[in-house]
Amino acid sequence: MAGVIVKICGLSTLPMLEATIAAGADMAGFVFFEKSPRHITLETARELGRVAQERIRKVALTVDADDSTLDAIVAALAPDLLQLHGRETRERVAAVKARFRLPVIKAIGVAGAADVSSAAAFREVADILLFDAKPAPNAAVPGGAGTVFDWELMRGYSSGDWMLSGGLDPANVAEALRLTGAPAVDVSSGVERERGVKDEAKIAAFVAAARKGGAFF
Ligand SMILES: O=C(O)c1ccccc1N[C@@H]1O[C@H](COP(=O)(O)O)[C@@H](O)[C@H]1O
Repeated sequence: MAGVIVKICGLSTLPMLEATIAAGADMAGFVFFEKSPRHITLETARELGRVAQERIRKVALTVDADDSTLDAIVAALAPDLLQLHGRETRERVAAVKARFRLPVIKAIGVAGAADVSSAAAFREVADILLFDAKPAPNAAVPGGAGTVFDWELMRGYSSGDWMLSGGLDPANVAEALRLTGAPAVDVSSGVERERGVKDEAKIAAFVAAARKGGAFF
């Protein structure tokens, strides 16, 4: 029985990264999107990337980034995976995967059952689908808002590798896992003490709760 995979996203300092590794998380997410309070520079990415190397899987999160931006991010962080969290098309996801030869996580915004069904279009081009609450059409930042969507929509979903995200926290992650059977979870806001600032105790509590909740599967 494999355990649930846990990703902590939006790490921007060394203490946040060390707390994530110490808690036993599987993936560390780094945000490259200037409008996000969790955005990191290439210089910070180089530093955190060196520390994380071989200790935790590094995920570079971008939003509709072009090739030259991705080139610079990949060179700085040396990520193990790329997370595309914008309006990237199926063709764009395929092109990114071909260019960088890295596993790709494609975020799918969910507001209703049709969004879950339409994710099938990305199944052949993305390695992992990440289901998150759908952002408002005019949202400045299309994620990391701590918004939960209706987990019932994901009950019994078993079409390939996927992650659940959106408003998860140490108090609700076990229930989310029980209800959806998700093989992996991703969190940002729910392990912060203020927007953009991670809390070590919350990170540890989240990983522990996810491991316990995921033990049912
Ligand atoms: O974390 C961010 O700032 C962010 C910015 C732009 C796109 C996505 C972002 N985060 C991702 O959003 C989801 C949900 O986060 P939360 O737990 O509800 O705060 C998660 O997958 C983050 O990786």
